[in-house]
Parts: sequence; structure tokens; C-alpha cells
Amino acid sequence: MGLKVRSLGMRSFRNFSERDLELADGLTVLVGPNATGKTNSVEALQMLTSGMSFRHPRAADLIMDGAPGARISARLEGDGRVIDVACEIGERRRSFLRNGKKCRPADLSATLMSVLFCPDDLSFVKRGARWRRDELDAFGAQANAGFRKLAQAYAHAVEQRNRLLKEDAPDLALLDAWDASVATGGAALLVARLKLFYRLRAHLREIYAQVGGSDELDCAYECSLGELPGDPAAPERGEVCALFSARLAEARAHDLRRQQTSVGPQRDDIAFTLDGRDARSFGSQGQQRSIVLAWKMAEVAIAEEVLGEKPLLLLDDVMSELDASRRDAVTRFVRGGIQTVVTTTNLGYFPESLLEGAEVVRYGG
Ligand SMILES: Nc1ncnc2c1ncn2[C@@H]1O[C@H](COP(=O)(O)OP(=O)(O)OP(=O)(O)O)[C@@H](O)[C@H]1O
Repeated sequence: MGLKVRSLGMRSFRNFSERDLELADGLTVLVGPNATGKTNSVEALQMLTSGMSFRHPRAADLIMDGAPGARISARLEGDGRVIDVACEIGERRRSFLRNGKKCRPADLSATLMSVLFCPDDLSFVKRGARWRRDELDAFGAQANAGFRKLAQAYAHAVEQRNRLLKEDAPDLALLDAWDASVATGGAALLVARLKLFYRLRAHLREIYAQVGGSDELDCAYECSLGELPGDPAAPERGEVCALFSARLAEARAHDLRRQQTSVGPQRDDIAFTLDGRDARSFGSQGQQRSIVLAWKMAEVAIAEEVLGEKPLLLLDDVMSELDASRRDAVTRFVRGGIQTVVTTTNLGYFPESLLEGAEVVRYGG
């Protein structure tokens, strides 16, 4: 059966002074009018599973107006295990707890992962490259604590190099040192990213056909360093580092002028094609939505491979945005036995047969 979230508790969190809810093993539907706290509940569940929120809030934003602090907690149960996870939020910081002991955010996702699909994701294919990079990195951080560290270390190195580039007369010896750190950290992050990307790609094409795509979907990792040596899915880290160092040296004059680092994983992108044509300009809105749906389902498949159990699926207000055939694809997926929390203002988007076994939690009114 695997681990399931049995219950969620929120204290002084967002618009809730005190709210507890029970979750079903299968589908839980949070239904109610706008601004009643459905997304806030999904956010709490995401924080307690992935250790992060898709809204990237400051700690203070999470605390109910006027309260000194907030607490969210969940009980996970399954296969004879009971695990309590919590997050205590103060004005400046949040701390995570696992069975009452302080832990790292990564320890929560190592217990149970989650995959979130929300309205912002619907424009995943055509939005700026940052959205696709962030999606890959956020999923990588959940799947592997090492990935999280690599991403943080690399972001720090690039930030320091950019800070130096902004000085009036940058110390070039120091710039050499930051170039070395950026190249080493960037190569490690890139190798980890590519490994994850190719795993997702392997599932994506097949899942796209299952969600109703009749054309052939493919995706490519567009690397700002140019073509990488060796196997694109598993390049050798030392060779990537050497290439990165060479690119930084070539770009130095340009970077000094522009005062920022112009090459590296922070400039990469993921491009999708349908029958070989760019999905951004050629794909219909429906096809682009099928691509992101397939991408999220591919994340579910990888999460299951990583942890040996299905992740928690969080669907925030997306049913109303999908047409009937894509809603059917989601319904089939949910029926496949994944614990799912869906928010909606209208139960009419769900077939009667699906609601029969679901826990329906009403918000507002
Ligand atoms: N720190 C906070 N303190 C008090 N209220 C807050 C806080 N943060 C958010 N809110 C309130 O929570 C409400 C939004 O809740 P949420 O986004 O969960 O709505 P929702 O039920 O998902 O609505 P919709 O159906 O429109 O998506 C807003 O009214 C907002 O003002």
C-alpha cells in the first residue's frame, strides 16, 4: 500500500487559525468558493512532503495575520509505519520536524514525495526557460538530497561571480577562482540534471500517447555550453568541467561588460517538439497542456522508482482548465491508485463514479 497522508493539521497558517482534515487513501476533494483556503491546504501538504512551497513565500507570509507563528503537521501511515512530520514557522525561519526531531527539508521528501500540478503549470511549455529549469531542479531536489546541495552550491558560486563582475574594477585573480568554482559546481549540477532529464524523457513520450496525444512528442535539453562531449545522457563530469572553463574564458570580456555570467546551467532550457516541430509555436494550447500533464505523470513515475512508493499527487484547481478528454486522462490516472488531493470550486468536473469513493471536504460557508 505504501505511505499515505492520513491527516493534516494547520495552526495559524495562512487563513486558518485552526483546521484539521482527514485524507482518503485514494482521492480527497477540497471543494469550496474562491479564497477559502483550498490552495493554502495544498501548499501545507506540499511543504510537508517536498520541504518547499510552489509559491516561494517568505516565512512571515505563511503566518496568519496577527499571529506570532504557525505550525502545520501531518501524520503519514502505511505498511505498519506511522510518521509524524511538521513544520514550525516563525517570522524569519521555518524548521522541519520528523517524529518530533528537527530534520532537513530533504528528510521529508526522502519520506514521501509529492507532485503538484497547478494553473501556473499550464503554460509550462511556452513560458520563459526559467520555469522549465526550476521545475526540473525542484523535482531533482525532492528526488535526491545531493541534487539539492549541488543546485544550492552552484547558485551561490554564480551569485558570487556576478557580484564580482558588478564591481568597478574586478580583481581578475579572484575572478579566476570564481570561474573554477562555477565550472566545477556547474558541471556537477549539469550531469545530475541531465541524468534526471533523460529519465523523465524516457517516460514522457509513452505517457503523452496515453493522455491522448496522437502526434509524436520529444524533448531536448538545450545546453548553453553547446554540444557536450560523450553520451548526452551521462557526460563525464571532468570533460564537462573542462568545456565549462573554456566557455567561461571565452565569455569573460562579454560577462565583464554585461556584469553577469552568460553561460551555464542557469541559462539552459528544455524544448519540446511534436512530430519534429517546435511545440511552443506549433502546438495548440490543448497539446501544450497534454505535454505538461504527461511531464507531471512522468515525475510521478520517477518518484515511484526513487522511493518505491507512489508520491502524493496534488492537483490545485486544474480540472476546470482542462477539456473533457484531458480530464478523463487525469481521472484514469487517479483511479490507478495514487493518493490524490484535488481542489475545485465545482464538483461537476468529477464523474459521479470517482466521487463515490472519495473524501469530500467542504471549505467556506
Ligand atoms: N498570512 C495570511 N494571513 C491571513 N490570510 C491569508 C494569509 N495568506 C493568505 N491568506 C488568505 O487566504 C486566502 C486565499 O486562500 P487560497 O489561495 O487557499 O484560496 P482558494 O480557496 O484556493 O481560492 P481559489 O479557488 O480562488 O484558488 C485569501 O483570502 C488570502 O487573503
